[in-house]
Amino acid sequence: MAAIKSVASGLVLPRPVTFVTGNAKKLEEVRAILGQSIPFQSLKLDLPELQGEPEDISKEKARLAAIQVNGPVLVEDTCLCYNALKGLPGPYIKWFLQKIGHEGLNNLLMAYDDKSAYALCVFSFAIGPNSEPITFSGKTLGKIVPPRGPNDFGWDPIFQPDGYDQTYAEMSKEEKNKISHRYKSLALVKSHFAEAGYTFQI
Ligand SMILES: O=c1[nH]c(=O)c2ncn([C@@H]3O[C@H](COP(=O)(O)OP(=O)(O)OP(=O)(O)O)[C@@H](O)[C@H]3O)c2[nH]1
Ligand SMILES: [Mg+2]
Repeated sequence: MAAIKSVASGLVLPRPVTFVTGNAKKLEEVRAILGQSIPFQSLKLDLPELQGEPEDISKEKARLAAIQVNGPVLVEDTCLCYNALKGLPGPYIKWFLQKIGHEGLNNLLMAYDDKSAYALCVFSFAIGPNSEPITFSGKTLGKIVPPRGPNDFGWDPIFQPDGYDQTYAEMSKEEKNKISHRYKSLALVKSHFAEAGYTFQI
């Protein structure tokens, strides 16, 4: 079986990395952003999520995933944070989106002039069930706008990154993947893997 060897530490991981997510659109973006840089397989699991700070939620997801997989795992947790609401809905955006939709997510800011927000992606990597996960956070600043563009991924139509006239949804996938919260977080993951010198060994 393929194993991952860390040149720096001499650590050999018994399996390739498994990216655990229940979200097909995340997986699509992670595939596109990572390309061949980090070989990984994916596993569709909707893991239970802790309440609290984004890093703690992501780390706990990684711990649970590593137990399930019994090997090296990557997970991520994504937040949409409104500055006027001191970072909320944050990690609870999934439920806000499901319950109140794009219109409700705009209406939450009706009482505030400040429509600024940021998209935050926190990846966690755990080598196995007994190792402490490491986190990598990527943030893209922007603002909340009435929905524009195709409605095929979450809150993309209502998030307009700073410096752009388009929402995430209006951008091409390639363009979003060059500036997104997910791209920035994965850039740190890639650096970590490069520094640790993980390589596949047959
Ligand atoms: O418009 C979007 N652009 C994005 O780039 C993006 N990334 C995630 N999301 C959505 O935000 C919530 C995060 O919750 P989340 O991190 O717990 O994800 P999830 O439960 O869907 O998957 P996972 O936890 O199994 O990985 C979920 O509703 C996701 O669909 C996005 N929406
Ligand atoms: Mg989730």
